Amino acid sequence: MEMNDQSVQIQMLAEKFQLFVRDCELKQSPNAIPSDNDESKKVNENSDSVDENSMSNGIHENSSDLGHTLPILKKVFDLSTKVQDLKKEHLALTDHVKTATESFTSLEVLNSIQLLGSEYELLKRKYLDESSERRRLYNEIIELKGNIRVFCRCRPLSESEKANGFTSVVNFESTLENELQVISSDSSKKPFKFDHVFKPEDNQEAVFSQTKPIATSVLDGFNVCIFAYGQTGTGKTFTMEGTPEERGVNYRTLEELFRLSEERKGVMKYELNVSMLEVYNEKIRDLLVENSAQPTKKLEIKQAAEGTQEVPGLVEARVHGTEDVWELLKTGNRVRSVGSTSANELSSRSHCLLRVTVVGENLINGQKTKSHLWLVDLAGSERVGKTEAEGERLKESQFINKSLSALGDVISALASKASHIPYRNSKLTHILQSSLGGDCKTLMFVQVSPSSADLGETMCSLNFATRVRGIESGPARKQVDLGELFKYKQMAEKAKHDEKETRKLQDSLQTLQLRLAAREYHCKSLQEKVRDLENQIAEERKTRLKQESRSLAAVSSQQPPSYKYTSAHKTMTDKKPPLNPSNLRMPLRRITNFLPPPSPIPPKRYTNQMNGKENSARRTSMTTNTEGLQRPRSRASIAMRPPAQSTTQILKPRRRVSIATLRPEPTSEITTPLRTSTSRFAGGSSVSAAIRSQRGRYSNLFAPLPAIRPTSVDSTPISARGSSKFMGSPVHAQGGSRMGKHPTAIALPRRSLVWSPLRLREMKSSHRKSSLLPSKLQ
Ligand SMILES: Nc1ncnc2c1ncn2[C@@H]1O[C@H](COP(=O)(O)OP(=O)(O)OP(=O)(O)O)[C@@H](O)[C@H]1O
Repeated sequence: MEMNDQSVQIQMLAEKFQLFVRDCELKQSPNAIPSDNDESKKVNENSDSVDENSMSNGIHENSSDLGHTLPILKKVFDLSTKVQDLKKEHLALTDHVKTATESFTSLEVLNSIQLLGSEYELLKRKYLDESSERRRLYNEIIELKGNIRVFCRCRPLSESEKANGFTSVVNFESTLENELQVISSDSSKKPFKFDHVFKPEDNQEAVFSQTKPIATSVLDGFNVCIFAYGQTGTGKTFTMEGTPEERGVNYRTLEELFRLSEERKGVMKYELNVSMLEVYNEKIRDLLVENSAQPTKKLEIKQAAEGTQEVPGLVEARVHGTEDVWELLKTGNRVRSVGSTSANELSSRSHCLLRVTVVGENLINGQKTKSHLWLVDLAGSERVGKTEAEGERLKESQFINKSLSALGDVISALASKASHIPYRNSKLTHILQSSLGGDCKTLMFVQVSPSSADLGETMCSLNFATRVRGIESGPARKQVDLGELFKYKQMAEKAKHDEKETRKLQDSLQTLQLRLAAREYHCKSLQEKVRDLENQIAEERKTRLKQESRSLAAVSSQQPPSYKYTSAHKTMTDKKPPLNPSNLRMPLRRITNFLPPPSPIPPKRYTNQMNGKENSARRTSMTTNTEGLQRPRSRASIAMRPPAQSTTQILKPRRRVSIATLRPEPTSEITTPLRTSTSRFAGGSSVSAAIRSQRGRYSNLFAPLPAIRPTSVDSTPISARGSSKFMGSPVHAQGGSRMGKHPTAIALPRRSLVWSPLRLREMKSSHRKSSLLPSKLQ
């Protein structure tokens, strides 16, 4: 700056010098025309008239001696040129600085702003974490101290008490913290311990410093209830409301809430609403109703959807600062019911409840909370006789005592963890339901008088407070906003439903698995049974074969072989019907869980071949026959079914051998069942007379089946199925001549006799046609 000023001055001097030189020249040539510099001279004249005058004076003074001044003037001129150069340089530098600053703004400043922004975000997040941690720890400390806390406050002896000669019966020993002793009339000391004990000399500030942590929990979303209990005139109103000089808990709490909400405004947004009501003679009165001249609305306690107790119609005033709060408290206290008793000039005749509703919103994660803080100044407990109450005062006292006793009952029930808490026994306990015990924080001030005159009441109050202190409350729960709560509820319900469904599915899966296992077990046992039976059958077959061959050998040795017999026997053997094709039979080797595919050949029915009568007759015969099969017999017949050795063997037509085990009778002729049946049906036309004579001794097993014997030729279903090899040999259709030619046909019905009941059972269960069961039975 200094340099700048100097250069300006030098420049001015140079200009003046130039003017002076010109003046001199003009003087030398008076006709010369004035130049533009004359104008500038005029301008400069105004700017620095003093300097100019002095300069011009100096020049004029020296004009006489121009020769001496010229070198100086030249110097000045040089200096002025230098100044001009310096000026130019300065301008260039300024331009350079300007350009440099501009380039710095556009890039680096932006970068640093961005850096600062991200740093700010990081710090904000850290702050959030820290504040939530702080809240958690803070809450933990309160919980460790207990969610129901009891403070005892003893007021000083009043002047009147002193004057009346009453002394203090409450002793505070400095060595025992938070303890007081009450000296009884017999000089014995009864100690009482509380969470904090305030002595008469403790001021309002000291009281609030202990109350503050609990009261401000409401900002963290917890329901809080602070109430003052005690005999009348012990300082309940003084503690809760205070005086304009010594403000009480109510005002200080709201003040602190505003302070904290201001402090947290970057992270949390709080909205505070205040309601004030009193319970007077078991009636609720709104203390914030503007026009008290109007008839008061009847207010009732209603349970809200979320389970909290609400008073519909109660005024809720929005407060923005401590000024608003103080105004509201004053308004409410003006309306409150007070009266004069012998114990207190301005005795509260009602329970006064101040409710602060805090709606909080976390600006970073959007979580909302809604919590209540109840600040209650209870009406004084009093002995009606002592306070000499009568008339209206007596009635008030009765209501007060009744509600205080209901409060005592609720606290007792909470202390004993009773299943039923009698909240609804009074309006006071009903309205405080969601703030007493359970998931909220409760602070009770038990107010006592030190006076010996109030010893009895003091003992009562302290005993009651001790009971309250014994309540073990659960951990306080944060009051989440209802919308959020509803969302969580829905999610929980869905999860529950899903869980139920999963459990159901798991159950049914388990049942199915069990059933499957049972089935598998059943199948296995069936397979084993089948295997056993097959083995049995094989064994029996072997035995029968041996027996048959022995019988045949015996017969052939006793009787000379006749052409007819041989021929008949041969024919019979040849005509033995084959088994059904293997693919139509039930597999004997394996039984699986799966049913075999349905047979491509539909089961044969007689309905289109026989009339109803015949059909029923046949059915009867079938039943009879089956029953007959299941009876124990002296003789047994089995179907010979050699086990399949290869596929080609299975496909071959099978021969069935029917045999009868005959009792050996040395005197009689032994004959084969085939021959017997043949002779019987053929009427002796094609068998030998010797065989015919032995008819009576044939096995019953080989007796013709009554139902199988057709009544007429036409109605015989077998005749209709003449093409069948198995059933195709008509019994009577072709008359005796035919039978004689084909004795095998007679043997066919006897196939049923070789049927084993086991096989029948199997067939019944499978409903499939067996190759061993005669077609008629199926
Ligand atoms: N700690 C104290 N320090 C000084 N004065 C007190 C204190 N406590 C109470 N007082 C005074 O005692 C008197 C009675 O107090 P207050 O009205 O608060 O009693 P109260 O328990 O509310 O009675 P009530 O139940 O009848 O309303 C008041 O004048 C009050 O100023």
